[in-house]
Amino acid sequence: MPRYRRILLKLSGEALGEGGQGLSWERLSSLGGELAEARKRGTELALVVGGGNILRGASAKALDRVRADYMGMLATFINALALEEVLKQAGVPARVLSALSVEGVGEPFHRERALEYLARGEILILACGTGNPLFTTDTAAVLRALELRAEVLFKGTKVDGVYEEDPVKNPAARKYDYLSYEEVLEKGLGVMDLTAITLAREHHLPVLVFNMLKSGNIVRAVSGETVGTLIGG
Ligand SMILES: Nc1ncnc2c1ncn2[C@@H]1O[C@H](COP(=O)(O)OP(=O)(O)O)[C@@H](O)[C@H]1O
Ligand SMILES: O=c1ccn([C@@H]2O[C@H](COP(=O)(O)OP(=O)(O)O)[C@@H](O)[C@H]2O)c(=O)[nH]1
Repeated sequence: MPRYRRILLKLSGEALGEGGQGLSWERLSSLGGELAEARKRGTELALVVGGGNILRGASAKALDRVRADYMGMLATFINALALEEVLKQAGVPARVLSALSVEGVGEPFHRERALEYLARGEILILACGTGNPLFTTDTAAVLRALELRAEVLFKGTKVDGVYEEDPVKNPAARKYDYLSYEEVLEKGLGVMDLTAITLAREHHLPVLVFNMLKSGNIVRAVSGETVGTLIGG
């Protein structure tokens, strides 16, 4: 029996690129293999993919913010197509469902259809975040996890979990194994944006933050092994 029946897995855009930028085919194909292995264990998987390897709205200071956010959402669409391709190459049925309509290459997100595809064993790749500017793919991941009744949100990122301080800036910072939503908010721990963590708290959605750059970690997390930091309450 798998540890979880249905998981929403958020994949960091930066973790798809070399040095955080662009698309690394090597990384993508090893990710495809891991996701195929995770799916074999019997867990239904919906993925929300980020776009930070191509463009983050808040960082594109020269552009109008809303315009930049639409560009950021389209960046997630490019990543989603790449993921769909590597999953198909790994022999897994996969499908892109998008919050913004990009006719000809992706289906619009529709909750009831998404639930049917998941029940059929397809891995869903949910592109373009929430479809609205001024949000993040972390918030989209919480939203979709709740809509699709996932038991847990896995946030795959570039660090091993949630620390007292950003471990990139302070390598001596200590990692937490478990945190309540309140602790994340009170301590101002920057691993997820406030909107995302607040929405998760309101609906009691557990969030597991773990390092997706470490090979095998996705399968470990899906199998219920202890990795990363669990946020709950
Ligand atoms: N307290 C903290 N614990 C862990 N990571 C933190 C913390 N504060 C800031 N970070 C930073 O947050 C980053 C992950 O957040 P985010 O920008 O959402 O990345 P991504 O969506 O690409 O995974 C980590 O790479 C880490 O450098
Ligand atoms: O619902 C959403 C999700 C994403 N974005 C834009 O898409 C970019 C890429 O997403 P994110 O930064 O969350 O990617 P990640 O950090 O996970 O790679 C964001 O910076 C935003 O500009 C948005 O406008 N609305």
